[in-house]
Amino acid sequence: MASSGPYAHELNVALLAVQRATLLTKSVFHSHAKGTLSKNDASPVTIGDFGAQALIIAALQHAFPNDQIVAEEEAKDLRENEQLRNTVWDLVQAAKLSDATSELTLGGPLASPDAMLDTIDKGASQGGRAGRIWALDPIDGTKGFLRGGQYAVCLALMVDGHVRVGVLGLPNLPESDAEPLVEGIGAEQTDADGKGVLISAVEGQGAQSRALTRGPLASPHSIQMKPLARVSDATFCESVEAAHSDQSDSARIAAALGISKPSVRMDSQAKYGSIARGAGDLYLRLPVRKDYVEKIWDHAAGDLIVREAGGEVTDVEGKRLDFGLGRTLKANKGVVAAPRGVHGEVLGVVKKVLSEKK
Ligand SMILES: Nc1ncnc2c1ncn2[C@@H]1O[C@H](COP(=O)(O)O)[C@@H](OP(=O)(O)O)[C@H]1O
Ligand SMILES: [Mg+2]
Ligand SMILES: [Mg+2]
Ligand SMILES: [Mg+2]
Repeated sequence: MASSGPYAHELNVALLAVQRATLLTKSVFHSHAKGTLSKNDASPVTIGDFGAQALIIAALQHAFPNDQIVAEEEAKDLRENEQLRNTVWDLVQAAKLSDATSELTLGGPLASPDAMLDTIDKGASQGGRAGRIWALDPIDGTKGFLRGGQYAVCLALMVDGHVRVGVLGLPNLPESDAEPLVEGIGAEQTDADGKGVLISAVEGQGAQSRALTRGPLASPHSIQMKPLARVSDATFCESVEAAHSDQSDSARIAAALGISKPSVRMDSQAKYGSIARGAGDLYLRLPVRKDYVEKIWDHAAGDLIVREAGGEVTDVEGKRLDFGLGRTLKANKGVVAAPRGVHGEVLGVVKKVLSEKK
């Protein structure tokens, strides 16, 4: 059970909803064709994304019927494809937590395939700076998910434009915080049962990690970023996908910071989770295209988790990420996440290297 204090109930519901959805994505990874479709922007979506979105929104609507939800996916493709809809429906029905109290907290099963489609489409809020709004990425790093790499189920509660609660379901990260980072997932991390973590934070209350279980939530421990005496000792993380973050800019920035270790490339908000638990130190996301706007669901949970673990998160110009402007981070470009004590130094080099490019 989550502790008391502000947002204790929201955290508990978010943890259980992410736990249930993460287990669904694991079952897709192991036993199903992934039903991959290509979206308008040429990015992939799978039955795992649809199923996880349906389950999490159903839980939020049960527990917090008046809250708005900004979620990445929509049900259109499922409405047009009966076979795909039925596959997702089977998945969603099978994804029950073994702990009856937890299932009760989440409101039990969805009523029908049509209710499932309508539930998925409840994630269409336009967001904004007023009131309670959840940001949901049912599978972040879908390309990593398809490759057998890192991915994350991401949920955050924003109140009046500020992230107050963040939860990441990270089925392919090792349970131990200290395990060195590896590109993708290590050979021993074969997505077996019992692997994986739930990382979470509440504003002002620090960040925590716990093992991803099938039964009741495991007890958490608090996590912090690693103290970094010199930036040159840092391990930095970046996207696997070169289209998502400029890997030649990051190499120049690393060189200018005196960092000799190669970057660790991993998909998804596993990067935020990894630096927050001290398994890595820096996360750089450097714009490739001038016209790309980052989505709030790709950053909301990770931003809070890193800040609560002792880090600073800004864009490449040094501005805090502004989650109150709608579904996108339209006031920001890229991401620079680092321990608070060295963020200024890292940002200075990021600005210098990027300005020399112009
Ligand atoms: N051109 C681009 N630049 C930056 N991010 C992009 C991008 N195209 C897609 N993305 C986002 O990058 C996310 C994955 O991030 P990462 O590279 O850190 O794994 C994707 O999330 P989804 O996988 O949820 O669609 C998608 O929203
Ligand atoms: Mg996507
Ligand atoms: Mg995403
Ligand atoms: Mg996604």
